[in-house]
Amino acid sequence: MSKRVLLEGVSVAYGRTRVLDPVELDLPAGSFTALLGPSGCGKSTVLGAVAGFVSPAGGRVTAGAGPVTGPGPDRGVVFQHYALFPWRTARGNVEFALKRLGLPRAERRRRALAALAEVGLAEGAEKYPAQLSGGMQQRVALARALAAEPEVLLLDEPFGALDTLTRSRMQTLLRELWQRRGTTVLFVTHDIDEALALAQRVVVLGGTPGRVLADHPVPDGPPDPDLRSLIARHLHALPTG
Ligand SMILES: Nc1ncnc2c1ncn2[C@@H]1O[C@H](COP(=O)(O)OP(=O)(O)OP(=O)(O)O)[C@@H](O)[C@H]1O
Repeated sequence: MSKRVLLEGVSVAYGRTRVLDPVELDLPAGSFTALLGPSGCGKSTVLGAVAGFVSPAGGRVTAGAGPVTGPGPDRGVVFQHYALFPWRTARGNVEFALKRLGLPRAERRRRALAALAEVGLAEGAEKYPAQLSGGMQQRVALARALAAEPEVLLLDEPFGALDTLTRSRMQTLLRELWQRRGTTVLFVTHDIDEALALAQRVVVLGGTPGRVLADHPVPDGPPDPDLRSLIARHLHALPTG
């Protein structure tokens, strides 16, 4: 299940400050794109525009056949900070997120348990967030997004707070989920190696206001040091070539 996402001339201002110059971005259905850039360049703003949290000052965002006018269950979002309810169990947190879909209780439970199993957390379903490690809490947040069966998955530095080993395990899990589900993925990060390890394509955002500086496909196979240094040059806004 996946949808094409299209940003056409999308610009964003907070008050009178323009933070994003018009962005053109076409994310084909089922693609995995990393949005890479330094802090403050507008990555979360782009993701927020696709999620429907941020209203563009100009241009338009389309997901599938329809314009994005606000958040919707077709687009799941995962943030760096998991924002789990501490008084609900892992299963309770996922079930709660499904309430807005109007699903019957038994179906919410079935989907929650299936999503927790999918992220490797079947055993932790009845635990509370305080009883779970950071990696496990992020798995719950991922399960919460997946349980709604979104066609687009939007991740904003989801593994930024995790230690190196946990982070690498979560990256592997995310790749597997994407390969299995075929969901369109937009992954925000400021880590070039994370972008290259995960995505089929790396879009570099930079400048003030932010704009797209580069857009590179990432070939399958072992890491390509030339591609890495090319993207690094864009990232640090040095002249290329
Ligand atoms: N709600 C807001 N009101 C005013 N300015 C904002 C708001 N949200 C973000 N900004 C500003 O917009 C710019 C882009 O922010 P954004 O969070 O999109 O960048 P980012 O690349 O995701 O940064 P980071 O990697 O630090 O999260 C920044 O200068 C930020 O200070």
